[in-house]
Amino acid sequence: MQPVLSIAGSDCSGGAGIQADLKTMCALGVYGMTVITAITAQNTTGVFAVTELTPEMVRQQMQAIFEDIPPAAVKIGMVSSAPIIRTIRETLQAYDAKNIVVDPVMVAKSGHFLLQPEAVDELRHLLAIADVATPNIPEAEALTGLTIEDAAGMEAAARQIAQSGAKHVLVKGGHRCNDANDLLFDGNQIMVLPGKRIDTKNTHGTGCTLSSAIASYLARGATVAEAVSQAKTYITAAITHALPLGQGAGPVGHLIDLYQKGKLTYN
Ligand SMILES: Nc1ncnc2c1ncn2[C@@H]1O[C@H](COP(=O)(O)OP(=O)(O)O)[C@@H](O)[C@H]1O
Ligand SMILES: Cc1ncc(COP(=O)(O)OP(=O)(O)O)c(N)n1
Repeated sequence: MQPVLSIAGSDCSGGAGIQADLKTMCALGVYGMTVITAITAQNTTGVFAVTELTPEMVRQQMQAIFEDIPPAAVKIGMVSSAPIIRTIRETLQAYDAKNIVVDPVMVAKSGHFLLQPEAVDELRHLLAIADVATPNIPEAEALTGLTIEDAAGMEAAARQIAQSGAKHVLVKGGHRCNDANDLLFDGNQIMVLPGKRIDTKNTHGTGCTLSSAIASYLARGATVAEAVSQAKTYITAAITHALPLGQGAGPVGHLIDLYQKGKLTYN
Protein backbone atom coordinates (compact mmCIF):
# COMPACT_ATOMS: atom_id res chain seq x y z
CA MET A 1 0.00 0.00 0.00
CA GLN A 2 1.48 3.35 -1.05
CA PRO A 3 1.99 5.95 1.71
CA VAL A 4 0.60 9.44 1.04
CA LEU A 5 1.15 12.51 3.21
CA SER A 6 -1.29 15.37 3.80
CA ILE A 7 0.18 18.59 5.18
CA ALA A 8 -2.88 20.63 6.13
CA GLY A 9 -5.12 22.06 8.83
CA SER A 10 -7.57 20.15 11.00
CA ASP A 11 -11.34 20.65 10.49
CA CYS A 12 -13.00 19.39 13.66
CA SER A 13 -16.32 18.93 11.81
CA GLY A 14 -14.66 16.40 9.51
CA GLY A 15 -15.67 17.88 6.14
CA ALA A 16 -12.46 19.53 4.95
CA GLY A 17 -8.75 19.68 5.83
CA ILE A 18 -6.83 16.72 7.22
CA GLN A 19 -10.03 14.82 7.96
CA ALA A 20 -11.29 15.01 4.35
CA ASP A 21 -7.84 14.01 3.12
CA LEU A 22 -7.66 10.89 5.29
CA LYS A 23 -11.19 9.81 4.27
CA THR A 24 -10.26 10.24 0.59
CA MET A 25 -6.99 8.33 0.98
CA CYS A 26 -8.75 5.52 2.81
CA ALA A 27 -11.40 5.29 0.07
CA LEU A 28 -8.75 5.25 -2.66
CA GLY A 29 -6.65 2.50 -1.10
CA VAL A 30 -3.51 4.37 0.00
CA TYR A 31 -1.94 4.70 3.46
CA GLY A 32 -2.65 8.21 4.79
CA MET A 33 -0.23 10.17 7.00
CA THR A 34 -0.61 13.74 8.30
CA VAL A 35 1.40 16.82 9.25
CA ILE A 36 -0.96 19.26 10.96
CA THR A 37 -0.24 22.95 10.33
CA ALA A 38 -3.15 24.48 12.25
CA ILE A 39 -6.21 23.51 14.26
CA THR A 40 -9.48 25.15 13.29
CA ALA A 41 -12.77 25.30 15.13
CA GLN A 42 -15.27 25.12 12.25
CA ASN A 43 -18.43 23.38 11.14
CA THR A 44 -20.78 23.44 8.17
CA THR A 45 -21.73 27.06 8.90
CA GLY A 46 -18.33 28.70 9.32
CA VAL A 47 -14.83 28.93 10.82
CA PHE A 48 -14.77 30.29 14.38
CA ALA A 49 -11.13 30.04 15.48
CA VAL A 50 -7.70 29.10 14.14
CA THR A 51 -4.58 28.18 16.12
CA GLU A 52 -1.37 27.64 14.15
CA LEU A 53 1.29 25.16 15.12
CA THR A 54 4.86 26.46 15.27
CA PRO A 55 7.09 26.09 12.20
CA GLU A 56 9.42 23.97 14.37
CA MET A 57 6.60 21.53 15.19
CA VAL A 58 5.68 21.33 11.51
CA ARG A 59 9.34 20.59 10.66
CA GLN A 60 9.55 17.89 13.34
CA GLN A 61 6.39 16.16 12.13
CA MET A 62 7.74 16.17 8.57
CA GLN A 63 11.12 14.86 9.71
CA ALA A 64 9.49 12.04 11.69
CA ILE A 65 7.60 10.95 8.57
CA PHE A 66 10.29 11.35 5.93
CA GLU A 67 12.96 9.60 8.05
CA ASP A 68 10.73 6.55 8.49
CA ILE A 69 8.01 6.25 5.81
CA PRO A 70 8.90 8.40 2.76
CA PRO A 71 5.59 9.22 1.07
CA ALA A 72 4.94 8.34 -2.57
CA ALA A 73 2.98 11.60 -2.87
CA VAL A 74 2.40 14.71 -0.75
CA LYS A 75 -0.67 16.93 -0.71
CA ILE A 76 -0.40 20.40 0.85
CA GLY A 77 -3.54 22.23 1.93
CA MET A 78 -4.07 24.99 4.52
CA VAL A 79 -0.66 26.41 5.43
CA SER A 80 -1.67 29.56 7.27
CA SER A 81 1.49 31.71 7.50
CA ALA A 82 4.74 32.53 5.69
CA PRO A 83 7.15 30.91 8.21
CA ILE A 84 5.20 27.62 8.07
CA ILE A 85 5.12 27.67 4.26
CA ARG A 86 8.88 28.31 4.12
CA THR A 87 9.52 25.43 6.53
CA ILE A 88 7.37 23.09 4.42
CA ARG A 89 9.14 24.04 1.19
CA GLU A 90 12.63 23.71 2.65
CA THR A 91 11.85 20.35 4.26
CA LEU A 92 10.23 18.92 1.11
CA GLN A 93 13.30 20.02 -0.86
CA ALA A 94 15.69 18.55 1.71
CA TYR A 95 13.99 15.15 1.40
CA ASP A 96 13.54 15.40 -2.38
CA ALA A 97 9.80 14.75 -1.98
CA LYS A 98 7.97 13.22 -4.95
CA ASN A 99 4.54 13.95 -6.49
CA ILE A 100 3.84 17.25 -4.71
CA VAL A 101 0.25 18.52 -5.02
CA VAL A 102 -0.28 22.07 -3.70
CA ASP A 103 -3.84 23.22 -3.05
CA PRO A 104 -3.28 26.96 -2.40
CA VAL A 105 -6.06 27.24 0.19
CA MET A 106 -6.81 30.90 0.94
CA VAL A 107 -10.44 31.35 1.98
CA ALA A 108 -13.00 28.81 3.21
CA LYS A 109 -16.33 28.73 1.32
CA SER A 110 -17.88 30.30 4.41
CA GLY A 111 -15.65 33.35 3.77
CA HIS A 112 -13.07 32.93 6.57
CA PHE A 113 -9.43 33.67 5.59
CA LEU A 114 -7.28 30.57 6.11
CA LEU A 115 -4.08 32.16 4.75
CA GLN A 116 -2.58 35.36 6.14
CA PRO A 117 -2.58 37.92 3.26
CA GLU A 118 1.14 38.63 3.69
CA ALA A 119 1.90 34.93 3.08
CA VAL A 120 0.80 34.95 -0.58
CA ASP A 121 4.34 35.62 -1.87
CA GLU A 122 5.71 32.68 0.12
CA LEU A 123 2.89 30.54 -1.28
CA ARG A 124 4.09 31.43 -4.79
CA HIS A 125 7.55 30.04 -3.83
CA LEU A 126 5.89 26.83 -2.66
CA LEU A 127 4.06 26.55 -5.99
CA ALA A 128 7.48 26.54 -7.66
CA ILE A 129 8.12 23.00 -6.37
CA ALA A 130 4.62 21.67 -7.13
CA ASP A 131 4.03 18.87 -9.61
CA VAL A 132 0.37 19.92 -9.57
CA ALA A 133 -1.16 23.18 -8.26
CA THR A 134 -4.95 23.22 -7.78
CA PRO A 135 -6.24 26.81 -7.31
CA ASN A 136 -9.96 27.51 -7.38
CA ILE A 137 -11.07 30.60 -9.31
CA PRO A 138 -10.77 33.14 -6.43
CA GLU A 139 -7.32 31.71 -5.56
CA ALA A 140 -6.21 31.87 -9.21
CA GLU A 141 -7.36 35.51 -9.28
CA ALA A 142 -5.44 36.32 -6.08
CA LEU A 143 -2.27 34.62 -7.38
CA THR A 144 -2.37 36.34 -10.78
CA GLY A 145 -4.24 39.62 -10.33
CA LEU A 146 -6.51 38.57 -13.22
CA THR A 147 -10.30 38.65 -13.18
CA ILE A 148 -11.63 35.28 -14.33
CA GLU A 149 -15.05 35.31 -15.97
CA ASP A 150 -14.89 32.40 -18.41
CA ALA A 151 -12.81 29.48 -19.72
CA ALA A 152 -10.41 31.88 -21.45
CA GLY A 153 -9.77 33.58 -18.10
CA MET A 154 -9.12 30.22 -16.45
CA GLU A 155 -6.63 29.37 -19.19
CA ALA A 156 -4.82 32.71 -18.88
CA ALA A 157 -4.52 32.23 -15.12
CA ALA A 158 -3.26 28.64 -15.50
CA ARG A 159 -0.58 29.81 -17.92
CA GLN A 160 0.50 32.63 -15.58
CA ILE A 161 0.61 30.40 -12.47
CA ALA A 162 2.70 27.86 -14.40
CA GLN A 163 5.34 30.58 -14.76
CA SER A 164 5.91 30.28 -10.99
CA GLY A 165 7.41 26.86 -11.75
CA ALA A 166 4.45 24.57 -11.04
CA LYS A 167 4.68 21.75 -13.59
CA HIS A 168 0.91 21.37 -13.95
CA VAL A 169 -1.83 23.83 -13.01
CA LEU A 170 -5.43 22.73 -12.50
CA VAL A 171 -7.79 25.71 -12.28
CA LYS A 172 -10.97 24.37 -10.69
CA GLY A 173 -14.34 25.55 -11.93
CA GLY A 174 -16.43 24.90 -8.83
CA HIS A 175 -17.08 28.62 -8.37
CA ARG A 176 -18.63 29.05 -11.82
CA CYS A 177 -22.40 29.01 -12.03
CA ASN A 178 -23.16 27.32 -15.35
CA ASP A 179 -20.88 24.24 -15.28
CA ALA A 180 -18.12 22.63 -13.22
CA ASN A 181 -15.43 22.33 -15.87
CA ASP A 182 -11.86 22.30 -14.60
CA LEU A 183 -8.87 23.17 -16.77
CA LEU A 184 -5.42 21.50 -16.64
CA PHE A 185 -2.32 23.16 -18.14
CA ASP A 186 0.82 20.99 -18.40
CA GLY A 187 3.19 23.69 -19.61
CA ASN A 188 2.27 22.97 -23.23
CA GLN A 189 -1.32 21.96 -23.62
CA ILE A 190 -4.68 22.71 -22.10
CA MET A 191 -6.94 19.81 -21.16
CA VAL A 192 -10.55 20.44 -20.13
CA LEU A 193 -12.05 18.18 -17.48
CA PRO A 194 -15.75 18.51 -18.13
CA GLY A 195 -18.10 18.66 -15.18
CA LYS A 196 -21.85 19.18 -14.90
CA ARG A 197 -22.87 21.46 -12.02
CA ILE A 198 -24.60 19.42 -9.32
CA ASP A 199 -27.34 21.40 -7.63
CA THR A 200 -26.46 21.02 -3.93
CA LYS A 201 -25.42 23.22 -1.03
CA ASN A 202 -23.41 20.34 0.44
CA THR A 203 -19.96 21.03 -0.98
CA HIS A 204 -17.85 21.41 2.16
CA GLY A 205 -14.40 19.96 1.46
CA THR A 206 -14.55 19.72 -2.34
CA GLY A 207 -11.09 21.25 -2.91
CA CYS A 208 -9.41 19.22 -0.15
CA THR A 209 -10.97 16.01 -1.45
CA LEU A 210 -9.96 16.68 -5.05
CA SER A 211 -6.31 17.46 -4.22
CA SER A 212 -5.88 14.47 -1.91
CA ALA A 213 -7.48 12.22 -4.56
CA ILE A 214 -4.96 13.51 -7.12
CA ALA A 215 -2.10 12.74 -4.68
CA SER A 216 -3.56 9.26 -4.01
CA TYR A 217 -3.80 8.39 -7.69
CA LEU A 218 -0.26 9.71 -8.34
CA ALA A 219 1.02 7.50 -5.50
CA ARG A 220 -0.72 4.54 -7.17
CA GLY A 221 1.31 5.19 -10.33
CA ALA A 222 -0.99 7.31 -12.49
CA THR A 223 0.35 10.08 -14.71
CA VAL A 224 -0.75 13.61 -13.77
CA ALA A 225 -3.36 13.68 -16.56
CA GLU A 226 -4.72 10.28 -15.44
CA ALA A 227 -4.66 11.24 -11.75
CA VAL A 228 -6.49 14.51 -12.32
CA SER A 229 -9.11 12.84 -14.50
CA GLN A 230 -9.68 9.98 -12.00
CA ALA A 231 -9.82 12.48 -9.11
CA LYS A 232 -12.45 14.49 -11.03
CA THR A 233 -14.55 11.32 -11.28
CA TYR A 234 -14.10 10.74 -7.54
CA ILE A 235 -15.06 14.29 -6.46
CA THR A 236 -18.07 14.29 -8.78
CA ALA A 237 -19.33 11.07 -7.18
CA ALA A 238 -18.49 12.43 -3.70
CA ILE A 239 -20.58 15.57 -4.37
CA THR A 240 -23.39 13.43 -5.78
CA HIS A 241 -23.36 11.45 -2.50
CA ALA A 242 -22.82 14.52 -0.25
CA LEU A 243 -24.29 14.27 3.23
CA PRO A 244 -27.05 16.60 4.44
CA LEU A 245 -25.33 17.04 7.82
CA GLY A 246 -25.29 20.24 9.84
CA GLN A 247 -27.10 23.52 9.28
CA GLY A 248 -24.87 24.88 6.53
CA ALA A 249 -22.87 23.37 3.66
CA GLY A 250 -22.76 19.66 4.44
CA PRO A 251 -19.69 17.52 3.68
CA VAL A 252 -19.06 15.54 0.50
CA GLY A 253 -19.52 11.78 0.87
CA HIS A 254 -16.50 9.54 0.60
CA LEU A 255 -18.16 6.53 -0.91
CA ILE A 256 -16.12 4.09 1.07
CA ASP A 257 -19.05 1.68 1.18
CA LEU A 258 -19.61 1.96 -2.58
CA TYR A 259 -15.94 1.24 -3.29
CA GLN A 260 -15.95 -1.66 -0.88
CA LYS A 261 -19.05 -3.17 -2.51
CA GLY A 262 -17.33 -2.91 -5.90
CA LYS A 263 -19.97 -0.52 -7.24
CA LEU A 264 -17.20 1.94 -8.09
CA THR A 265 -13.69 1.02 -9.15
CA TYR A 266 -10.36 2.65 -8.34
CA ASN A 267 -9.21 2.73 -12.01
N1 LIG B 1 -21.74 22.02 -7.47
C1 LIG B 1 -20.77 21.32 -8.06
N2 LIG B 1 -21.05 20.39 -9.00
C2 LIG B 1 -20.11 19.66 -9.60
N3 LIG B 1 -18.78 19.80 -9.33
C3 LIG B 1 -18.42 20.72 -8.42
C4 LIG B 1 -19.38 21.53 -7.73
N4 LIG B 1 -18.71 22.34 -6.86
C5 LIG B 1 -17.40 22.04 -7.00
N5 LIG B 1 -17.22 21.09 -7.95
C6 LIG B 1 -15.95 20.48 -8.34
O1 LIG B 1 -15.24 20.19 -7.14
C7 LIG B 1 -13.84 20.37 -7.33
C8 LIG B 1 -13.31 21.40 -6.34
O2 LIG B 1 -13.59 22.68 -6.87
P1 LIG B 1 -13.89 23.98 -6.05
O3 LIG B 1 -15.15 23.80 -5.29
O4 LIG B 1 -13.82 25.11 -7.02
O5 LIG B 1 -12.67 24.02 -5.03
P2 LIG B 1 -12.53 24.71 -3.61
O6 LIG B 1 -13.20 23.79 -2.62
O7 LIG B 1 -11.05 24.81 -3.46
O8 LIG B 1 -13.22 26.04 -3.69
C9 LIG B 1 -13.69 20.77 -8.81
O9 LIG B 1 -13.48 19.61 -9.59
C10 LIG B 1 -15.03 21.41 -9.13
O10 LIG B 1 -15.32 21.43 -10.50
C1 LIG C 1 -8.68 23.12 7.75
C2 LIG C 1 -9.29 23.51 6.44
N1 LIG C 1 -8.56 23.38 5.31
C3 LIG C 1 -9.10 23.74 4.14
C4 LIG C 1 -10.38 24.25 4.07
C5 LIG C 1 -10.98 24.64 2.76
O1 LIG C 1 -11.58 23.53 2.23
P1 LIG C 1 -12.08 23.44 0.72
O2 LIG C 1 -12.22 22.00 0.38
O3 LIG C 1 -11.19 24.23 -0.18
O4 LIG C 1 -13.44 24.19 0.70
P2 LIG C 1 -14.50 24.47 1.84
O5 LIG C 1 -14.50 23.36 2.79
O6 LIG C 1 -14.12 25.76 2.46
O7 LIG C 1 -15.78 24.48 1.12
C6 LIG C 1 -11.11 24.34 5.25
N2 LIG C 1 -12.38 24.80 5.25
N3 LIG C 1 -10.54 23.98 6.43
